[in-house]
Amino acid sequence: MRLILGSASPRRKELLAQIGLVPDDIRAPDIDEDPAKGELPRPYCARMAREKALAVPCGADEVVLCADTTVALGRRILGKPADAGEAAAFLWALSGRRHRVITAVAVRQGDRLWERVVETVVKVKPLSDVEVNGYLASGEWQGKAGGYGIQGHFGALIPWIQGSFTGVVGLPVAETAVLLQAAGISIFGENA
Ligand SMILES: Cc1cn([C@H]2C[C@H](O)[C@@H](COP(=O)(O)OP(=O)(O)OP(=O)(O)O)O2)c(=O)[nH]c1=O
Repeated sequence: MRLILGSASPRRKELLAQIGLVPDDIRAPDIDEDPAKGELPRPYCARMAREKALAVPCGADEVVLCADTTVALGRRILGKPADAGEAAAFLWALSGRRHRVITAVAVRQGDRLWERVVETVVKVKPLSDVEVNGYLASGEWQGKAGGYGIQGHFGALIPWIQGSFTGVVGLPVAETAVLLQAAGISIFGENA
């Protein structure tokens, strides 16, 4: 069985490598990522991962892995900021509070689909002007849900999480391993 990573995210490729998997091909999904009116973060995130998995073309001997990471502040979805101004607004909204990072994983082989949603609670310390402006200047906020990356400088501002660190970064490796094994991809050399 060939493994296809349906993601343009370099983080997801690295997290797969962490569990010893190198995709045979990478095919970036192209879907409309706008939330529906009134759509809540968790169902939105699950829908995004599923739609990505359905949008990536694959053959009968191929397993496609897609994921979506969504930052949720209560019922509000914080997507990837369009510019530094929006990133600043997100960071101030997250300052001194807990929020959820939801990552949905979808694995497809033929017309079979395996799905998992993993939620992590993340606490951000009360931020100062210097911290927010310094972080914005780093540019690390670009292309990241909620406008931050826990795996970079922003990690200095996160004293506590409950859940899956790899899920926050974009691919919860334990849950992903279970889905991939169900679809016939071996991780520890076991017979699929
Ligand atoms: C919260 C958080 C998000 N992120 C990233 C992970 C995802 O790449 C991104 C959320 O956007 P996604 O839409 O999940 O993924 P993507 O557009 O980067 O890639 P693709 O759809 O092709 O798979 O935010 C971090 O790297 N660190 C973090 O701490």
